[in-house]
Amino acid sequence: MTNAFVLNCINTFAADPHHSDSVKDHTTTAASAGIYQTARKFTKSGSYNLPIDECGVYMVRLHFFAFFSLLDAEFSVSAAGFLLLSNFSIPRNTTSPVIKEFLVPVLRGRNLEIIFRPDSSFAFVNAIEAFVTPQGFISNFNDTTHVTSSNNDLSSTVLNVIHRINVGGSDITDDTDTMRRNWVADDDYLLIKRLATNHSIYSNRPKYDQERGATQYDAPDLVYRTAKEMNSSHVVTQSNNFFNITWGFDVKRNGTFFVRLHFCDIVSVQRNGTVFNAYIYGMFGKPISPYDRFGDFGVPFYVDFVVDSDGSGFMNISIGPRNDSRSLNAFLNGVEIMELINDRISFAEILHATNKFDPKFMIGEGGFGKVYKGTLHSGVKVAVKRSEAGHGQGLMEFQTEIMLLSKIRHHHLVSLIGYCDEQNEMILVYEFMAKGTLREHLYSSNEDLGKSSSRSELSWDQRLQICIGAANGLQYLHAGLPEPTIHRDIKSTNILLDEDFVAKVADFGLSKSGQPEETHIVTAVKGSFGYLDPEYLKSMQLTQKSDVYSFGVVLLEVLCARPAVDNLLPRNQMNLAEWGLSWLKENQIEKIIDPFLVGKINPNSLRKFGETAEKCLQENGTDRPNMMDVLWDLNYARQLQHPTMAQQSHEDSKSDVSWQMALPGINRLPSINVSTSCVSVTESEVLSELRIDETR
Ligand SMILES: Nc1ncnc2c1ncn2[C@@H]1O[C@H](COP(=O)(O)OP(=O)(O)OP(=O)(O)O)[C@@H](O)[C@H]1O
Repeated sequence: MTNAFVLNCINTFAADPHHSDSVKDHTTTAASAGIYQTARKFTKSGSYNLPIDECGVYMVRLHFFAFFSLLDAEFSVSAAGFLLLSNFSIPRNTTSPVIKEFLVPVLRGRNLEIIFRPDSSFAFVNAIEAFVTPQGFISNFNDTTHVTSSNNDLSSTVLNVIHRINVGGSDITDDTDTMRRNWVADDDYLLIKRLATNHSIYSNRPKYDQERGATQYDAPDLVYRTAKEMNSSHVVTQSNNFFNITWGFDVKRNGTFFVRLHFCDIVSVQRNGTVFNAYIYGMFGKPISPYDRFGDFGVPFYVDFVVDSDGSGFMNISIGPRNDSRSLNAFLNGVEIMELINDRISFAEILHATNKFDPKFMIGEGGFGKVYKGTLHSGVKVAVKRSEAGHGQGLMEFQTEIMLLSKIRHHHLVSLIGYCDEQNEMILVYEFMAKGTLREHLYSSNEDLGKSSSRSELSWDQRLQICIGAANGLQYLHAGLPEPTIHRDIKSTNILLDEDFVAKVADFGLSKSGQPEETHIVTAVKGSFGYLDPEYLKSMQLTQKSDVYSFGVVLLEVLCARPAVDNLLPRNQMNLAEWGLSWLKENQIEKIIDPFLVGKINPNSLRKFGETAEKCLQENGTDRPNMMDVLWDLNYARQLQHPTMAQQSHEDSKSDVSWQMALPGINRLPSINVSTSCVSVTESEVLSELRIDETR
């Protein structure tokens, strides 16, 4: 494990020393020994910036011991932009340290920032541990049994550890655990104690199967060397051995939980002897068949679940025999219960973030409703979209957006930070895109009346990078997901720009996922005027090529800096796609480009860009390129703009996984469509550069 930090918080790293003090407990009790004798106290927001050289899931452990001068603390803590604790306080009668542990995905950056923010009085912390967990420590989405309505991508979700239980043994303390965890003995959680008995194998080490089973990092040996099994002395006849052993754990009444059950067959006396069921809330049975899995005894493994709480405040976990098992037994070695805390944003948090939907914070309005700028408790800036009746889009779009975006993260897709469906509200919360929409930077339109113009006169290179970024995001939707997805509403207001002008595709409410045979016939045409694929309009057949068409319109908007439809213009100019195509066919596109770009575009770059737009706008979908072709052509147009630019200097090639990965596997050149006489020396040079690059 790398990137390990253990901070004793008295002296270092506080970002704002003016508002934080180191404090010491002078009464020194046994509980306040060592790291708990000192603390850092924050009277205003302060943060620790822990340098990291690896992204991944970090285990963040916060130690709190409220000695006398810290008793009135109430505060929030966030890490890597996720709110971990809010309005947190230590109950006055607590005599031992409180340890809060989280698994935090750090998706980008060179620092793990942990922020402490007083909610009323002040914040404090005694010690912080942070280290990256081994790869695959939290299994990916597909390996987990979902017993829940929401489909959370666990690799981008914060998990808050609620219970960590060693079943059949005693407490395990941090000094004997591979990741300095504490495990608590299970006896106090067992509902009917006489039904279960302890079993242990202290003499033998578990037989770890690093490939298919658990590793020592998933749980220490001690967890797998002890288990609870069914109490056979309780059994009088074979038939009355069909009972379950059940544990009850207190959990939040309304929450979603990640549950990991640890198993290691140390109880069977014959090969292939024990097959049993594990149940959560008594409703869902998962067959556990250790021998089938490994062909051996004593191999540690775990099974993961994601489950919604049932409103009772308790989670029951049971094991019980199956009648197809040779031995009517069942066993369990360990339990971990963690709460998912990434996407349940409360209405109270949203009211706080937007200052109760203060009109001053409103930044736009679309088909779903008004959009507000806000700041979450964690300090993260967000865009809050609040559904309003009469705006055209509603529940369907809300659900589609959540289903799709909660599963994916991509550098060129706007991230959904969370949502709120409390109190009949439908609210979507996104990462805030500081530079707004692409359209705002190209021209002003009726919707901008009354707003100060934000037109920034993007350079040609910036425009190319924006188009490449958006094409990357769209290519990922089309080809990078388990199910191909069609966006259905590509337009310049759905391409947003972050503070560095990095383009991200937004607004997935109309999107459709699935194999073509499931998605291609639609009953209603959806999309935006000026961007709609004419073939789709005629046939009602939806394909990814409809997105390609819309993207072609965006390319012309970028080049000509005018809207897709402008009813104030003469009839032959109203529709940008038709008008632009007529100039492209005449090879005279330079006559209608944005006046700001005149004389600034390399003619080869312009030609390549124009050809790309023209191909996207072909009448028949089959004649249009796919997004990977478009991406290649746009990158090529950018190289033609900077003939000396080496391939590796693409900003995108550094930051974007899909582009990097596409290169080695694809054995072809960009789709070039220029006559030989037009190929200049510069273009040939670029061509050879690309060839060299592909052979790497
Ligand atoms: N993540 C975001 N960051 C910053 N601003 C945003 C964000 N999302 C939306 N906006 C702003 O809110 C406006 C409205 O966005 P919204 O997606 O609701 O509608 P739209 O895409 O413009 O139109 P429609 O919903 O009709 O397709 C955008 O034009 C933009 O100015």
